[in-house]
Amino acid sequence: MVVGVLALQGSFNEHIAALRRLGVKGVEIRKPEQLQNVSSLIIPGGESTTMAKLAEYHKLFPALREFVKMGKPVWGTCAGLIFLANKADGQKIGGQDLVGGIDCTVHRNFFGSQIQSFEAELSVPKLASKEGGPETFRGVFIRAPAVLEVGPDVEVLADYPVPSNKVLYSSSTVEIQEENAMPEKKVIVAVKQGNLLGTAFHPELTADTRWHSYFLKLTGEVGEGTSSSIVAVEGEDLSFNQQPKIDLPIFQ
Ligand SMILES: NC(=O)CC[C@H](N)C(=O)O
Repeated sequence: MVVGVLALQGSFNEHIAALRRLGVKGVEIRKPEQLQNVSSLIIPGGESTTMAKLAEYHKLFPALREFVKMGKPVWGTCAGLIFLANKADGQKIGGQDLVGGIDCTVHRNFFGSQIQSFEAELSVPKLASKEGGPETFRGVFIRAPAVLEVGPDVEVLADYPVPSNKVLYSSSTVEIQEENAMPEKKVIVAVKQGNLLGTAFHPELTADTRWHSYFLKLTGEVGEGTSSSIVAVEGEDLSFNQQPKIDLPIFQ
């Protein structure tokens, strides 16, 4: 199994390293024809407008849309989630192209600007039931988007409580001082529709490889390989369970 990682900009090296920790080869994708050699694709986090401009320059959009249409597994993290959404709010002037595929609306910078980046323990019961391990996952949110609306075919895999006095305006969340603030409201931060997966946070920046392992299993679902076809990277340990459990963001 060879997993493509869109390598125009952003955290593609970190995804390739996470795959390597699972004994899977990740290859950098920069040209449309390279997509023919991979069975699944990760679109990393970074900056979605810049990434879209580069994708446009390299004429990647038609091939990416075709890849999605063929039902091949694609996982978008952060900016990658924005790419996979059918609709994105809070775009820069002039907008940006999206690949689409997940029937949802995202807000590009829902949680605010770079300095409002944060980490939080997310409740991930569905991930834990498939992959084992703790019921929570450490979410690294870097100028992160959130999913505002989902269609009926979208499965919500994680959400995150935000105080409801954070009201969404056109480009970011803006705090309003109100005496009687309403209770917390949950925003969606991980979704799945068929073989498309989207996370608003960055699992590749943690040592917990369960989202990567979960994604790799989607390839099995489309019958293009099973876990036994995982290509071992020489000298690497194949077992997730034997990986050291460090819950701090780490790049190995
Ligand atoms: N860490 C990220 O990928 C941030 C994404 C960013 N909000 C964007 O619009 O692209």
